Amino acid sequence: MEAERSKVSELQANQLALSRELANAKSQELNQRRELVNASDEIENLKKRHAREVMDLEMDVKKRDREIREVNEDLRVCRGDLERERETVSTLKSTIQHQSTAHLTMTTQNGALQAQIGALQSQVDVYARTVSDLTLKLEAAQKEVEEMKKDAMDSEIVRRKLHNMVQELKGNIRVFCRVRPILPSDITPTDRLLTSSSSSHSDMSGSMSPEEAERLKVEMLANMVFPDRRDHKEIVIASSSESATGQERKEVYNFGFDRVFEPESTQAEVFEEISQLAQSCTDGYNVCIFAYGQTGSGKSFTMEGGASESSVGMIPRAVEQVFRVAEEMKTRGWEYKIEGQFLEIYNETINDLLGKGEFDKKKHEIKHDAKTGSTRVTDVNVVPLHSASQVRSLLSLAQSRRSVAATLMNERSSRSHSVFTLRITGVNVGLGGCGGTGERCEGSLNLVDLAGSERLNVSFANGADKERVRETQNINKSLSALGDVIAALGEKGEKSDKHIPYRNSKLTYLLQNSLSGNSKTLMVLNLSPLAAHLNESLTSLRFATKVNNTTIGTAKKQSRTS
Ligand SMILES: Nc1ncnc2c1ncn2[C@@H]1O[C@H](COP(=O)(O)OP(=O)(O)OP(=O)(O)O)[C@@H](O)[C@H]1O
Repeated sequence: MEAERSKVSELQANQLALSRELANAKSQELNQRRELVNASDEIENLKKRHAREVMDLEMDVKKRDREIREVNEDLRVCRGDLERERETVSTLKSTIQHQSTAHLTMTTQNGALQAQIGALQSQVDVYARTVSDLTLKLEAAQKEVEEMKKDAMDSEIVRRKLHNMVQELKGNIRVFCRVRPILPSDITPTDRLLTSSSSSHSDMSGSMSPEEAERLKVEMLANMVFPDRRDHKEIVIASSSESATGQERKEVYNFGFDRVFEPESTQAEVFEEISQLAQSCTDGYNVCIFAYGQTGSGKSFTMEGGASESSVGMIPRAVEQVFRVAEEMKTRGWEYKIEGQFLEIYNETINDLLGKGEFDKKKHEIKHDAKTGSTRVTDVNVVPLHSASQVRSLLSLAQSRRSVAATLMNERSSRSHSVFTLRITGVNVGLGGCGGTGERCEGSLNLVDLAGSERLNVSFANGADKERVRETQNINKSLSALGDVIAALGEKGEKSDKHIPYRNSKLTYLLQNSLSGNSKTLMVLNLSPLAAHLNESLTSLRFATKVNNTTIGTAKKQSRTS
């Protein structure tokens, strides 16, 4: 038992030892397991690190590859550049080759040029001496020019005096006579009835052969002859009428004027004779040009003219002349201010043709300034004028206003007087360094287209057309007032206290300062060439002769020194 017991205890001791060993073995296994886990973790970490390092290496390899490609590309570009540079170098080499040759040539040329410069330099020296000689001469010439300018201004004064003397010798009132040509419109059936009642023409339809028209023309023309082929101062008219005893009575009338213009005369020829007067108004004179004659005799054609260059009338030509002279006079030290107005006198009432609106309803009054000898019409447009073309457009404006009036009142243009006035004020301001004289001159140019001068028609006198009778009476009144004024001015030469009846008509009152002895007057008598108008023509010729026989005193220029 004891043995049993000791054996059990021994076994128990063994079991305890074994349990202890097992526990140790378990703890050892646990440690080993822990170490194993740690070793696995480490292996895992090592793997990860390795993978990262592999990736980094791969990226590095790729980067290197890229860099190699880029370097290769750079290399390729550089090679290309190098190739080009080589080509450039070879081109430059050949250029340098050429340049060296050119340089050599230029060096030779330079040598030649240097020699030429030497020669030219000596020429320049010669020229410099010539220039200094010429400068001296120029200074002397400039001095001479200054003296000549002064002389020119002095001769200008002499010229004005002489010009005026010539005008005086020609007479301060002059008369021209102009016969208009026969017009196609004259050869109408109506005229044929008027002029050739005795002729046996049966065809009154207006269609005729050129021969018949020519024959008719000759029949219609009045017997007018121009015998003075040299001076063109005479017109002779022959008329035949039946005496009380039934016998043919032939009469010849001789008239002499300052100038007679035949039907073929051109506007330019007429103006040539008038142009001197335009010069006078820039010299400070009052100039008045009248167109007188029966309706249709060519007054408006003479004064205003037609649209074509050759048919331009006296007003536009005179205006152009005034502007031209004013421009020329600038070179003689004169400066001009030019203004214009255009009036119409109808039934003793003034109408402003340059006014605003279609029909002038204003009441205009004529005011004279005795001190300055100037005339002003109240409330009329006085337009500053700068060029002849501006005047042309003003004339057409006036023309259109007249035609408006003409349609309102039948044929008004032939039943009213139109007065175009240019006022010219000049001051001598001198030239360049040469001071002016300060002399001032004020002139005016009046271009008057008078109303038709025909006598009162009996059919109107019957009271058939009272307005026409009044118009005609007014026209006759103003035309005879004009004749009376001219006659009185003629007599004034002998009696200085002679009364001049300017106030008898609006026309003479308006033109008072331009009609006085101080002014230059020209009357252009317009005549119709037709036999039918012979009696009117003779009346006009007698009136013009009366005017022509009048001697008006010396014209005075309106000038003063400021
Ligand atoms: N010298 C001329 N050469 C050519 N045609 C002319 C000439 N003179 C006048 N005429 C023409 O004769 C016609 C009548 O002339 P104009 O109208 O000038 O006459 P007028 O005397 O002014 O008449 P009114 O008193 O009616 O105004 C117009 O057709 C005009 O063109």
